[in-house]
Amino acid sequence: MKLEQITVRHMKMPMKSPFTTSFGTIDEKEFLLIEAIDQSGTVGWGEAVAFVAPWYTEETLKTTWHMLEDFLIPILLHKEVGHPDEVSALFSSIRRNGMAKSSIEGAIWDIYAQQTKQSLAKALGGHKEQIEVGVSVGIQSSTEALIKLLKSHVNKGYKRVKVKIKPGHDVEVIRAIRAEMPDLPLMVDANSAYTLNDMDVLQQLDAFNLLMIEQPLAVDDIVDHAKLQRKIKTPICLDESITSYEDARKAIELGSCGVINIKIGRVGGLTEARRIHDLCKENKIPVWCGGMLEAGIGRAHNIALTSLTNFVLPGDTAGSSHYWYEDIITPEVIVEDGYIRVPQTIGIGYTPNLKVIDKLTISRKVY
Ligand SMILES: O=C(O)CCC(=O)C1=CC=C[C@@H](O)[C@@H]1C(=O)O
Ligand SMILES: [Mg+2]
Repeated sequence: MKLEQITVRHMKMPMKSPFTTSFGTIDEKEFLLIEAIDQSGTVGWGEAVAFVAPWYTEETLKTTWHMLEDFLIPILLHKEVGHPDEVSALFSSIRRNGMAKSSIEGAIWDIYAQQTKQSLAKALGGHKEQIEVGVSVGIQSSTEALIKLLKSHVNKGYKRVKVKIKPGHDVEVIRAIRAEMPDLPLMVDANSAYTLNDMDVLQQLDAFNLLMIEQPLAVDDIVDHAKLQRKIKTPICLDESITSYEDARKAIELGSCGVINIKIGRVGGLTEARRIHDLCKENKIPVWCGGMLEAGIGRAHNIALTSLTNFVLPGDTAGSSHYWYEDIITPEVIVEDGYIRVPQTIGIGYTPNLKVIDKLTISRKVY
């Protein structure tokens, strides 16, 4: 394939309820949507998942647009690409910026799946017909409100819940949840809010039979995580620390984690995500697919990736209606009894809803 035209849209989607982390609240999701067309007219879609501010990792909506416009699109336009796996080599002169790279690589995977007449899941080597999903819950106004919300998610069938913790909002909150819901498949995500000086708190969390503790220590650390993992039995799950196959290899070698959360954008695309999946499988490290509050295109890519065999833990890919009044794809992503059916039709298996996309576009540029 040869990309002949790429449209980048700046989207703004209102959220049903705000998502609060230790860094602030998002009540509308702004992101970039990529529409790529090749010489035969096949259209592929990708989503740049970076937030407006760099509180999760260093990328932002504006840095992803800058990378796309000034570096990545010029490399790809009119260039012959035989297989999406070639894109990472083409981008190898550009350091990091995984979310920018991933957005356009995703569109190329979509075109490739359509042209080889298979679902994106099959194109990636995935065989599952359905995937198990959980839900991530932001910080709530009170522990009572949090417990009420967790119960409503469990009643909807979600297979596990993840709650956010930060210093001062940790052991007592989890103790209260456990008192009411002792068997709930529960995990916590700290988004790097702790250091080894907090060992006491982290060891107390070990008593609550948590599925895992996600990213307790620094975003760029794997050494201290290895020290911590030796002191607690709950598996550590790395999120922010893993930006590539090489990061994963080193973390596994050091014993820094028992689980890895793979986010397609954070690791630079589907090809790298699959390599990390395969590496983890060889090393018996279970993985799950994280989320970035994606709209429908990103959600569809997450579902396809999760169809690979070593995604053995429920991911954060909730149904479209969890966040959105109206998603940008038809049909929307539906969760039934904690499962999403993996589309078996050609391509991503969902159709971009251009009416909704146009309504939510605040600006666009064609390259
Ligand atoms: O997409 C989802 O539903 C999960 C969102 C989620 O938990 C996160 C998204 C982005 C940053 C964090 O707050 C958190 C995470 O770290 O996984
Ligand atoms: Mg996380």
